[in-house]
Amino acid sequence: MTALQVKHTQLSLAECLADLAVEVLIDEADLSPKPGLVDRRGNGAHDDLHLGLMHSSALSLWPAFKEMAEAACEHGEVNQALRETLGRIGREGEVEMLRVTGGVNTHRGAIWALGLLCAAAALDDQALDAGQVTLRAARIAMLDDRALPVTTESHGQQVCRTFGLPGAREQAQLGFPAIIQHGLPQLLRSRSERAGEQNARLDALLAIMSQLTDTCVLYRAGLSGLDCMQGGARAVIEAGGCVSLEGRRLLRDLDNDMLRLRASPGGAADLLAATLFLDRLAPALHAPIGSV
Ligand SMILES: CC(C)(COP(=O)(O)OP(=O)(O)OC[C@H]1O[C@@H](n2cnc3c(N)ncnc32)[C@H](O[C@H]2O[C@H](COP(=O)(O)OP(=O)(O)OP(=O)(O)O)[C@@H](O)[C@H]2O)[C@@H]1O)[C@@H](O)C(=O)NCCC(=O)NCCS
Ligand SMILES: Nc1ncnc2[nH]cnc12
Repeated sequence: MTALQVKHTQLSLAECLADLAVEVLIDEADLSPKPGLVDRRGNGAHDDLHLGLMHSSALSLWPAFKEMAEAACEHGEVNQALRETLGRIGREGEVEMLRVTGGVNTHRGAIWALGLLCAAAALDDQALDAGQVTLRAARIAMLDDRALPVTTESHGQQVCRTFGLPGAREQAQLGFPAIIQHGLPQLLRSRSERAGEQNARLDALLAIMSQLTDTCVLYRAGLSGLDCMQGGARAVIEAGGCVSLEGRRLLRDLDNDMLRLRASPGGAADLLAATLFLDRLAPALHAPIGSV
């Protein structure tokens, strides 16, 4: 038996899912050049973030993702008790993230999206198609977390109320349309056009940015910032994506615009990580022994 076989046979379903969630967060952080976001080149539109912190934050979330998947296995169905258990684990994960980053919000949206997807995948590991998993995640997200502490309004709540637009909560409740209708199809399309894996991931991010009402961008740069993000991302895709010369030029322009506006599409970045999670889910869990 090889070392790889040992690894595969020893990991539980919840551990495999937590491994995958952390892996896609690290891949998202490393992907470069991303407009306005932390990547291998630098801090993007952030004064308080850097790549090392994104990595530490991602690694700190492994126990939370594992516990969320285990909770789903134990409950065995979508119900109120599961929703509230996930909420408690998610809040504990946020506390650990803030401890590791010294108080910087690196992955709040990712805990939400990937936590729901880990739980949804664990509920039925024989139905791992992206549509099936996001539907189960949406059914969990539709349930109210009655244990949610009453705190001051989050940035997301503030801008959703001000502009009357949907945020992270609604994205999940609708079954992650930004992933299912935009991110994942673009990832597959760019791959099939032989754009190269890094360009295909960048194109998937841009496809998400071209549609998403990202509350991080709305909070920092208002509606004009959101228009700039969506229009700029659409222009890159329409020019032929990141593999094309014109697409690359427009990507650089978009990055400059986002930096000038101090706007960082953190919500879109989380949804790219979630896109990569769904893309790898079935192969990661069903790989024949010895092939992982
Ligand atoms: C339901 C919750 C998601 C809370 O949502 P809400 O909108 O009320 O709260 P926010 O604190 O604003 O967090 C939402 C985060 O989701 C990401 N996001 C933004 N827009 C969207 C969207 N349209 N669709 C999906 N996801 C979206 C985003 O996260 C990323 O950005 C963060 C960094 O942002 P940044 O602007 O740099 O940092 P801030 O400190 O906020 O502001 P500045 O001062 O710097 O400007 C980073 O976290 C990325 O991950 C939003 O931040 C859910 O979180 C919740 O209820 N949690 C409670 C516990 C729970 O149930 N957990 C999950 C169990 S499965
Ligand atoms: N790469 C990144 N840069 C800034 N904020 C983020 N939130 C999630 N991923 C991010």
